[in-house]
Amino acid sequence: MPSKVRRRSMDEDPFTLALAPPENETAEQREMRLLLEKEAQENSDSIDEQLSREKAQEKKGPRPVKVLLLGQSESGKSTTLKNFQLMYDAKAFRAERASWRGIVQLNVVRSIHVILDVITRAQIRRAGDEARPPESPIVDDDLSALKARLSPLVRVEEILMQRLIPSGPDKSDAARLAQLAQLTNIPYSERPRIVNREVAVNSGMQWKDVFTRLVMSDKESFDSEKAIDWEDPSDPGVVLYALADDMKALWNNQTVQALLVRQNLRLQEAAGFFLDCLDEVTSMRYIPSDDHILRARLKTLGVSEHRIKMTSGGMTGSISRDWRIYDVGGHRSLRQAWAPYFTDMDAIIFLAPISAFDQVLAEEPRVNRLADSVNLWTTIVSNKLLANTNIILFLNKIDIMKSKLESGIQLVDYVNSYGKRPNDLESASSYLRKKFAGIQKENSPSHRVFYCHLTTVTDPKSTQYILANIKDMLMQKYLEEANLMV
Ligand SMILES: Nc1nc2c(ncn2[C@@H]2O[C@H](COP(=O)(O)OP(=O)(O)OP(=O)(O)O)[C@@H](O)[C@H]2O)c(=O)[nH]1
Ligand SMILES: [Mg+2]
Repeated sequence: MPSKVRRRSMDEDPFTLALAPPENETAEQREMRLLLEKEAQENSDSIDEQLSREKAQEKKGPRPVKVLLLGQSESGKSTTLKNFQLMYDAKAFRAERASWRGIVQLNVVRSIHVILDVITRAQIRRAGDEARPPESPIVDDDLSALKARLSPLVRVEEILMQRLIPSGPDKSDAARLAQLAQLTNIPYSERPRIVNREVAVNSGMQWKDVFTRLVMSDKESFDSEKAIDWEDPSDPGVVLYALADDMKALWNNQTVQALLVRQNLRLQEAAGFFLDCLDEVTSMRYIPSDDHILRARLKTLGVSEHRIKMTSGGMTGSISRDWRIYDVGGHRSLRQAWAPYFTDMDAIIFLAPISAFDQVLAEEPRVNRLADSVNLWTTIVSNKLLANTNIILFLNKIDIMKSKLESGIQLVDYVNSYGKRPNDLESASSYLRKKFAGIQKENSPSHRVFYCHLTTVTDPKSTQYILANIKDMLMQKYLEEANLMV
């Protein structure tokens, strides 16, 4: 007599059992089930076909051009990437205006906080026993009152930072604060005491989405103007607008300027400086211009891949290629993450901000920034894994270099070997260009073609032809390798 209990055979795993039709299925139910199964199978087949078509296409089609951006922190890597995006994918670049608005606002608030901290230190010095040099600027009652009126900016900074961090219902306060600490690299509890705090973002974080998700649900209609809820009373722009006059008064205050000079703080040359256009950035309906997006400072943590579809010009006709540009964090503690990307790159763009010759690394105050760039450059050009990789050197921040030299800061005071050469941009840049070229020649494992450009990557006009040349040069190399050129 057959048993009513189905025996489990060897090939009946739990999934087969779970998917087995019910034992008491009616004829109608069976018909419906078979119909649904047929549909599901057809769907699955078509996805499989699509995937294998894409795979075959990838094998036949051109490999994407891969470019790695390298250089110390604040050398201009992310700015170069933005410049590429502006030039070759302007629509996507401009669609992110609403997200960059928050970063510009954070940059403004940070600059103001640097000034407020300078005032606080002057007040503390005055109150303490420390003997004050007679010429030391005095913080008067008006300036103290101005400082007090700007205190709501602490809250604005917090709101902007919180928006930058993905938050969810499961996030405890502790977790949120830990993330804040990660963003700034500084424990949150200590942040009010720290002058040199920096806004940073982990490449894994979808920070742009976070900003836009606050106001947008329909990504299709994404447009900078529409992506901002202008009526939102908690928008940081409302407070910035209300405090605009006080911020301007602070920046233009003679005592403040004197204190900054005394402390050797050249804010105009610092990353993310917007105090020269406060009218614009604090206006009620402020949307960052292309220029403001390029100047906005957001430190990179980790490595991020950016895809750009480019159409080649010049000799190669109109062949479009996918480009993958890899942007890395340049802070010393993040450099070990670069190596895995060395084996597969068509080119490296190395940025050395030569204007930093009189500065030290934020993460290692004993190390001169130019010396760090030179060491890093030596390590990169001598790396065997990169022996056959095109390297393009950008001696960057030429605009700042020019104004620094013109203001009387002497290159020879920091680079002894510069000797008695004139302290002007032409002589200085040509000297440094030769030094970097010499290191490349001496240390490269084998001969390689080497390109060097003097750049100001915040200025799309000055980089336009450079980036276009690089694009053509890489495309030609790539096509030669792919045997597509005779
Ligand atoms: N004036 C001027 N500013 C520049 C130039 N290049 C970059 N900057 C500014 O310098 C700051 C730092 O540039 P980023 O591109 O963020 O530097 P990064 O190399 O990506 O730095 P990390 O992400 O920390 O590794 C930004 O505020 C830029 O706008 C330049 O040529 N001239
Ligand atoms: Mg960066």
